Amino acid sequence: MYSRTMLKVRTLSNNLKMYGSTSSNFVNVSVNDKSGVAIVTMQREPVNSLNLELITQLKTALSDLERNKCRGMILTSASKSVFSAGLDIMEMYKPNQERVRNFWLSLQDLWMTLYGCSYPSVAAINGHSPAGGCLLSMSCEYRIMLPNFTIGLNETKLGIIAPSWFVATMKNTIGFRKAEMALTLGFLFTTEEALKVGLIDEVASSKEDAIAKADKFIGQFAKIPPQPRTISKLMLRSKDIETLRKTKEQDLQAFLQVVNDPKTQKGLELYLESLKQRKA
Ligand SMILES: CCCCCC/C=C\CC(=O)SCCNC(=O)CCNC(=O)[C@H](O)C(C)(C)COP(=O)(O)OP(=O)(O)OC[C@H]1O[C@@H](n2cnc3c(N)ncnc32)[C@H](O)[C@@H]1OP(=O)(O)O
Repeated sequence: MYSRTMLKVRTLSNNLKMYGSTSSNFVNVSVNDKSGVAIVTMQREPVNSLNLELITQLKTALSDLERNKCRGMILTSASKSVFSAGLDIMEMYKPNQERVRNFWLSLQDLWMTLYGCSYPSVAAINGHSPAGGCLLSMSCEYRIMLPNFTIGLNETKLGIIAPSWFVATMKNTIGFRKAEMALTLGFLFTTEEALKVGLIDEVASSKEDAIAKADKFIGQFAKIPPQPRTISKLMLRSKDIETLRKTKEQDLQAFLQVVNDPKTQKGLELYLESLKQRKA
């Protein structure tokens, strides 16, 4: 039912050409010919960590869907156990200054595009979804998750601070009190805990079930005129989007200052080592 050909994702934006990246395709878009609903699949093995190229390709895919007036979008992962491991730590560890700057600006752009898209958006969370993975999920309008995985903004546990727009997105999703608890603890919720706290909306038994539930959620909007729908959504979301739009440069400078701090670099180094040691 989902054809892979209706929408072409441009894999090489000017940014990527500038950095001489390969033309690997980290995002697949397939559109259901009947319903007009798109499935956007992240496919950067092994854990869909968000590097510059994946971020740029996601942003391009979402903007293309906007231009093509898609009826709804389901964001999911090609992995069987990870939705997204969040930001690619390698982008922040001993970074090239021009690339890390572009990385952060692209992430800001992706968030503003996803959070403010006019079409209904659903995250089919078919694996772990920490940090930046949680941000992507929360930026959608509805979340369906498979059992036995974890989701949350765990930044404080890594000794870093989630940016204000990550915090705003969580506050808007689960409310002030629960967001405060979750953010200060760097809490990773199990699927069951996430459902209880309202971080996700439904639990699905399989990826297919999650997609079916997502289709059903999006189907509810078939009888709602699109313009009032979008305006209502943006009445709730545009304040935070505008705040970031106006403070993009300040937010970038704050990120660059933190990322270039030797203490942050040491912390990232230790965290990378700990990730590798988990295997040993
Ligand atoms: C510095 C300024 C900060 C500004 C604010 C930043 C805001 C947001 C920050 C983030 O998003 S930071 C990223 C936070 N992410 C995490 O803490 C998740 C870390 N990963 C995991 O917990 C696990 O990998 C997993 C997602 C639960 C999956 O576990 P699994 O057992 O399936 O896979 P692994 O063996 O652990 O990993 C495979 C492979 O991938 C590497 N890797 C994992 N996560 C990342 C990552 N986020 N970035 C880069 N690389 C990652 C991991 O080291 C393994 O590598 P190899 O050993 O195979 O080389």
